[in-house]
Amino acid sequence: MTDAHTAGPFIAAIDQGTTSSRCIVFDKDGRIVSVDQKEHEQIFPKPGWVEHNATEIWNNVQEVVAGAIEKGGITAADVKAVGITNQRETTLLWDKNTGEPVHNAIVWQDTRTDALCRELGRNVGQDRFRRETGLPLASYFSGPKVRWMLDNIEGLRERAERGDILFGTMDSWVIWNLTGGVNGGRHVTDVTNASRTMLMNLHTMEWDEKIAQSMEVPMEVLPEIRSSAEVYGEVKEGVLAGVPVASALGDQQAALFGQTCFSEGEAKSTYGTGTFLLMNTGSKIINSYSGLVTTVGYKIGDEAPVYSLEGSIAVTGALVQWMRDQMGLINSAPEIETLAASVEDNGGAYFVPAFSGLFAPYWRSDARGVIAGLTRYVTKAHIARAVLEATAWQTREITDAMTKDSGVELTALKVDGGMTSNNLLMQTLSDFLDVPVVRPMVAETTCLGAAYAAGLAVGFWPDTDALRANWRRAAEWTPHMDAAKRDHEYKFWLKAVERTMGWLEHDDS
Ligand SMILES: Nc1ncnc2c1ncn2[C@@H]1O[C@H](COP(=O)(O)OP(=O)(O)O)[C@@H](O)[C@H]1O
Ligand SMILES: O=P(O)(O)OC[C@H](O)CO
Repeated sequence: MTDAHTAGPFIAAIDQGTTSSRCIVFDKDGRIVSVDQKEHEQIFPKPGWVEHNATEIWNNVQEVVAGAIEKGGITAADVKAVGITNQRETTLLWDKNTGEPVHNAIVWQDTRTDALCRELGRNVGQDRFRRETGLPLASYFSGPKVRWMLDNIEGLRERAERGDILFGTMDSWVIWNLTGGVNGGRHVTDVTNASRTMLMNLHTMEWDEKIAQSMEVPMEVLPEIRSSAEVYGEVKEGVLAGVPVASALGDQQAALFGQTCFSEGEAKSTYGTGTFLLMNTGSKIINSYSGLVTTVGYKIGDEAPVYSLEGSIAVTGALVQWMRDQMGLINSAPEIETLAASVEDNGGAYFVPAFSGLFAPYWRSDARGVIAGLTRYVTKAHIARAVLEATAWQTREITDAMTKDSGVELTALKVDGGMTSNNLLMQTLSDFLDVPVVRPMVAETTCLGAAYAAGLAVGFWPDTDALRANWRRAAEWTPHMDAAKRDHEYKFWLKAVERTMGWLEHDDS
């Protein structure tokens, strides 16, 4: 990977993601110098439960950092800062005296707190949480996951109230360990990650004591909330010893930053396991009435926070994985494009992948997946096409909601993530949204965003204008679809979505 012409200094970024951890080293032009990556185990103890082993993750993080530095042929002296980005909401509690997690991390996709969320809705009220935290009451977010651990692990609540237990999303876990762990590690998080816990007040950017009380989470466990771009401490040991840890952003916010969406109204959509479309709303906290999430986009040092509206889709790339691993209809993810391109259209089939219920804009945990419109005419190629169209239609629902909530008509969409290598999908997306879809040269926008924020914090880049100058277009798709055809098919998609709802009855989940 190392480019003979690439000279230091550099910024390193660690992306602790849902399926893997990776470390990427960037140069001043935002070009990739070296990469290392390692997957971790996905643990499914019961239907709907998803866990990660946080010790395995920390070991992997150390390994990929060492790997990227070695592959780049560089030393800590060449690295001016390290930035952190991470899968959001995934929740961990650990003992501050031993550094041992008290339980596996409960992953964002985990639905075990469904019943608890319904109970909180009845006792405290949906609106209360949305008003203060910007989030709908859903098992996706961290607060209910913390409560679940405190309620279900014997003696944990007493240990937490004594001050022996620390809570963190994966950014906090990685930063605490990097900066020394039991030997003085910094227990911090940034505003973007804190905004996904359901415990931070969006208006004050501080933990909301009353919300924490309703959630029965003791304040003692919570990390200090800091900005997304500032020095939290130094790496204590390993190949990066002495390097400042200078940024933290949830991965979707990091992608917004890496795509240089610094102006109000600019948006990006990241196509991975799930899809997350974020629009910069500047200093405005826009309350969503259309099923979006109001969240923090980023905060650079002492500057005012930048907010955003987010449409979160739980299953997009995961549906392609399902076609490969569970159905065996393709051998690799890219094969879905060849199969789908072998037919003209979806043959009348619509696939709504409500595998974990539906996130935005519906927030319905009672929904389950359906394939609608089946006849004997439909082949596996039509289903493959419906799979790709599902990602594009789900995005269309989000952009419609964005326009309603923000009043901003999207004029183009910046995209990134693993699924964007699929040309047919990108063309379909442009057709369904009726706007151009553009992909940047550096597709690793998540790591790039974390690197940019860390670089700003230590003066490696002077300002966001310098970062904008690094953004280069690699590909663009423009819409070609007849409007009447699009409207007709959208109607069928929405009908198929309706058929997923209410599949689970109250006691089934
Ligand atoms: N050519 C492709 N067509 C459709 N889906 C793809 C393609 N290549 C990868 N994917 C999907 O993209 C996802 C991986 O993208 P990535 O950005 O690495 O995700 P994550 O960061 O969530 O792990 C997988 O779910 C995979 O099924
Ligand atoms: O790790 P990813 O890329 O699947 O992203 C997960 C999101 O942060 C969940 O909110």
